[in-house]
Amino acid sequence: MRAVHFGAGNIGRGFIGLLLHQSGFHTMFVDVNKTVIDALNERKSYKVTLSDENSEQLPVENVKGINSGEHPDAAIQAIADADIVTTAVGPTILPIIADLIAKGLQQRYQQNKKPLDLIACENMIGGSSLLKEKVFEKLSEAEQRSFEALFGFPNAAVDRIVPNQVNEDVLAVSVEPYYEWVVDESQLKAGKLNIEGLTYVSDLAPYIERKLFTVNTGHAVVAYLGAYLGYKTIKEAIDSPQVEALLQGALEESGAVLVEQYGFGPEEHKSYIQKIIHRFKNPYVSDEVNRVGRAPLRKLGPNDRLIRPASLYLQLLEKEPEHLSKTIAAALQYQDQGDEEAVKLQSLVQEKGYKETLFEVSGLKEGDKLVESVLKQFPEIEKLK
Ligand SMILES: NC(=O)C1=CN([C@@H]2O[C@H](COP(=O)(O)OP(=O)(O)OC[C@H]3O[C@@H](n4cnc5c(N)ncnc54)[C@H](O)[C@@H]3O)[C@@H](O)[C@H]2O)C=CC1
Ligand SMILES: O=P(O)(O)OC[C@H]1O[C@](O)(CO)[C@@H](O)[C@@H]1O
Repeated sequence: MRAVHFGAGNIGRGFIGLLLHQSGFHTMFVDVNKTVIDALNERKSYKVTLSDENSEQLPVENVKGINSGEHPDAAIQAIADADIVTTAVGPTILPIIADLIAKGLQQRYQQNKKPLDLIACENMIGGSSLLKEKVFEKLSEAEQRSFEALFGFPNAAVDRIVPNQVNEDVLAVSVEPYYEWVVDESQLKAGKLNIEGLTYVSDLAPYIERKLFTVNTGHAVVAYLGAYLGYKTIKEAIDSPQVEALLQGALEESGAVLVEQYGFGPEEHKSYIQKIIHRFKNPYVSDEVNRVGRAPLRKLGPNDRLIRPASLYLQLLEKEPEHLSKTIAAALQYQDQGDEEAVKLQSLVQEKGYKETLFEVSGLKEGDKLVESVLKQFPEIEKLK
């Protein structure tokens, strides 16, 4: 079986590539990073280390790479021949790879007309749907009609903490042992594949929202309040009793929304939260606030990990999401000169102030209660310093 995976980065190599190998696939990574692609083609294998007391090393074999900047035609042919296509490139890159994927599907349609599923493994709601929308924008109406029946874009939730890598070996990757990969089976066109560790579900919403609004919300609390208080690593930040209390409070708020919306048992959800906090504290994972807080414009978006649970909390619980609002206030002050979105955020703040910036990035409007709640928390978080 042949897989094509876009993005040979942390999740690509450390999660999706590993599971595909363990399920017998030959994986072709498509990336624009020449160093990584050259190393994949030279060695055709790499190692994943599980970050715990045993540091078990898992081999990943039968892998190759295509540098899509240099050899787009090879990537197009690989899509035409694939049994599955996956991505882990980041939400903002999906529109960029859509052109190549559209050409790959056109070639496939001409050459073999075989059904195919394409799964975006990104931290967002509706990642594969966004990819489909961007791919379909490149097609004629007639192609859209034919491709609709053949090519599925099932949404997915992916959960595994893979920090920035500090290994000398460019391919080696250390990952937390825990993982979860859940795919919406209702959107499949080629049918279920036997991939070890992949769970198909008929309704993805509870899974993706529980994951995004617990793991990613919680991590964002630690990153943005941690950065605000001057911490550099997730470990330093979460070791601070102040940050831990804010994390607990924010996850109780997003948890109340999840329990209300999806009917998770309150006790079951409490233990899910504790499991996630335990994962954040894994002493064998060395992670930075700058990685977890990266791309703050995206993370302050209307459907992302902060604004959506905070808005729903106000709407469903009719109470102020004090801890989420504190995190949003800290996120609006987040600075990282090496992060394009953080630089843009701060230039927006300079130009327009916090309130207008919040409107612009989050889609909130004058009169939305969340705006008031966030602005109220600016002086409150200052007292934490
Ligand atoms: N790192 C983590 O713990 C987790 C990350 N995710 C999600 O996985 C996705 C990837 O994240 P990471 O692997 O951490 O990032 P990463 O930065 O390690 O990997 C992204 C890869 O995409 C490649 N890329 C960029 N532009 C490209 C293009 N035009 N064509 C092909 N490849 C391109 C980059 O060169 C890089 O190798 C993101 O959506 C992230 O939110 C999801 C769960 C966990
Ligand atoms: O990958 P993103 O969306 O930039 O956010 C970083 C997040 O990804 C994760 O690595 C894993 O879900 C979390 O650690 C963190 O919440």
